[in-house]
Amino acid sequence: MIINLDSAGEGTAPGDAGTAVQAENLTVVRGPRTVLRGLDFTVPRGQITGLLGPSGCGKSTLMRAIVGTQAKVTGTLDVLGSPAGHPTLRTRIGYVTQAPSVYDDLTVRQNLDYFAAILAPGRASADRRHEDVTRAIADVDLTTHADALAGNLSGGQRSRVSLAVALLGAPELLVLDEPTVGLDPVLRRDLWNLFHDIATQREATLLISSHVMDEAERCHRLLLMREGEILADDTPDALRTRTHSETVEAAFLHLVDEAAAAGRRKETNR
Ligand SMILES: Nc1ncnc2c1ncn2[C@@H]1O[C@H](COP(=O)(O)OP(=O)(O)OP(=O)(O)O)[C@@H](O)[C@H]1O
Repeated sequence: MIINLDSAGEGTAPGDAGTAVQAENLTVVRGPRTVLRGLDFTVPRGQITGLLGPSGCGKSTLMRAIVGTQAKVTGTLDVLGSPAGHPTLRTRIGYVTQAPSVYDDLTVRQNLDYFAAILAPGRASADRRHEDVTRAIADVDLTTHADALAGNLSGGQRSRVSLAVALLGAPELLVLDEPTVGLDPVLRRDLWNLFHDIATQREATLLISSHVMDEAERCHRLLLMREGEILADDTPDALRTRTHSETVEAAFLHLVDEAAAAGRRKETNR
């Protein structure tokens, strides 16, 4: 079930300049389970959309479908105007998984150099690669650790190396799976400031998952998920207003109760 709480998004057809991701009846089966059930939603371009919901509700599965690494996806899923998984999307999307994907026996800079060489190979691109790597390391505030072995970094620092790798190609769409897990409050704040800079200065779209509801307040829009369904697709303000709640967390709980009550009514009327 999807509850569209306002008219935002009206007039944005698939492939419009205003839409980064458009899903219709998106369903994903993993093993014996239907993990995502007929989702309809859009992710607008140039904004931060938060994907929030309890552990196991399907956030990572949805992100994997969007970046094209998930099997058994049915329905329609358009990403930056192409079907999800289309080869031309590879360099246009940055994806950071929950497990940092870095080489422990390389330094931070060597990790970045390696991935930069895949994105822009050849001697002719050497200067650009050097600039991109230096910028990405600075973006995630690891300049003073550039020559440290990744294996000697803390968990949060390793996550930031992964994020720096995703920032290398200046992607149009950044998909970040719980990027702030395990980070201290100062680092979390700095990263959210960086996410906002990326959205405003580079006009990139960010889809960021979290199960920490206070991070919802930092997003332009929210997709609230529960048990493979989207409970709401709206702005934090509109969600609070519509549910007469002070926080997004209270709004989420209100919507969960509302959906449970609707489910019970459906059962009774059968
Ligand atoms: N390989 C798999 N085979 C079968 N079911 C799976 C598989 N991987 C995940 N699932 C199930 O799919 C559901 C959604 O998992 P997913 O990882 O997308 O949730 P999530 O919301 O990202 O959770 P978390 O916040 O804990 O990372 C879960 O109930 C999980 O048990």
